[in-house]
Amino acid sequence: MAPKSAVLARQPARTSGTNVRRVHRPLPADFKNTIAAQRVPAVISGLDIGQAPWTWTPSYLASLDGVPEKLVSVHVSRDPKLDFVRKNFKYVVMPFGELLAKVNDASDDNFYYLRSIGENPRKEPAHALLQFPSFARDLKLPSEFWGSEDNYFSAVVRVSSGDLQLWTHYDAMDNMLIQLHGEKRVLLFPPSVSGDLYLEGSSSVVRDVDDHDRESFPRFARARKAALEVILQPGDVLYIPALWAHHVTALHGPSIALNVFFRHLPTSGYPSKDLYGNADPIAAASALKSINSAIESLKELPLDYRVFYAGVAAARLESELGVESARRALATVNDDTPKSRGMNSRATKGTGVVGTVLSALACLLITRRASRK
Ligand SMILES: O=C(O)CCC(=O)C(=O)O
Ligand SMILES: [Fe+2]
Repeated sequence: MAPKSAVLARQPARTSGTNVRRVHRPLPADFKNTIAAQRVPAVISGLDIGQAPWTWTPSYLASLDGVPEKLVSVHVSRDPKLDFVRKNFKYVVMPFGELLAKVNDASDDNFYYLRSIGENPRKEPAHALLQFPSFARDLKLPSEFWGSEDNYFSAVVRVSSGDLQLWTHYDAMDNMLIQLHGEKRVLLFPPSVSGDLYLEGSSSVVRDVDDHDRESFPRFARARKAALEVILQPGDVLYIPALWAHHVTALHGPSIALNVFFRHLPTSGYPSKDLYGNADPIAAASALKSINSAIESLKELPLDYRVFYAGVAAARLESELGVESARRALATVNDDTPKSRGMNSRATKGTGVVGTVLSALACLLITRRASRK
């Protein structure tokens, strides 16, 4: 592997502007009735979340009481494109202070990514403000936007080396991603292109979102065209509705963020054992299980039979679940965002039964795997 400086020189971050709606200090009720109700991402700016967007440099965090010595489990890789499916990283446990020094050191040849986990990681999700009480000195969570405290699920600290890319994945909870230091590019894929993301569990197998392998992943181009893009700066809060898959690149230098996962569905709709906010809702997991068993049954038949029955099943899914009309509605909502006019309507317009069969088959191949994102 080439030294980090050479890797970076060959892989400049590509950005093409931003087409995610920005709202400045919305009233919580307005946010709930418009953006959250439409299920579209938005950047909320100007919120009073404390001093953290000004103070939280890596060296400042390392000076806080109880932070530098706390052990954290870090993704470490020589490759800036972290890839969950091919596992091109290892987990290394190190003191938080050491991680903060490493992401600040441009001569370090490794790339580091922390996604903090629970105090008892097999039993509970991360609660960053309880685990790092000194964070509360500078950071106030915008809890007015998740309705009630009962909707809160977890709070996760994210620290990243400059230029590191986090693989495309979806989460099952709604999310407020609070950028606190450095800049970050986030690509957001609407739920309507789930069948074009080549998901394995909650992660996409498409490694390079800017120059993907077109032969292996022919449908990904459609997803990439439909993706929204935003550059986050300190103080920005990105609302990511559940099931909007995302891909994140730290730009220009290290990044520090904290995100809060919160429930959109009633609590009873989620499995009780979810550590990372990415376990599918109970009804969805059960549907995917039935589909896996449908696949096993259809595999007993010759190809023309499989195609026929997959077509019948896909058409039934479309009509009974209102998928086609929902796609049209989503396309209309997405078309409201600047620069996305035409793009999303083209990308999300009905793909017909063939497209649906492909999407359904892609869904059929989904296997849930517990993964950290
Ligand atoms: O910002 C990051 O590093 C990743 C964000 C993310 O995946 C999330 O908040 O769910
Ligand atoms: Fe995520």
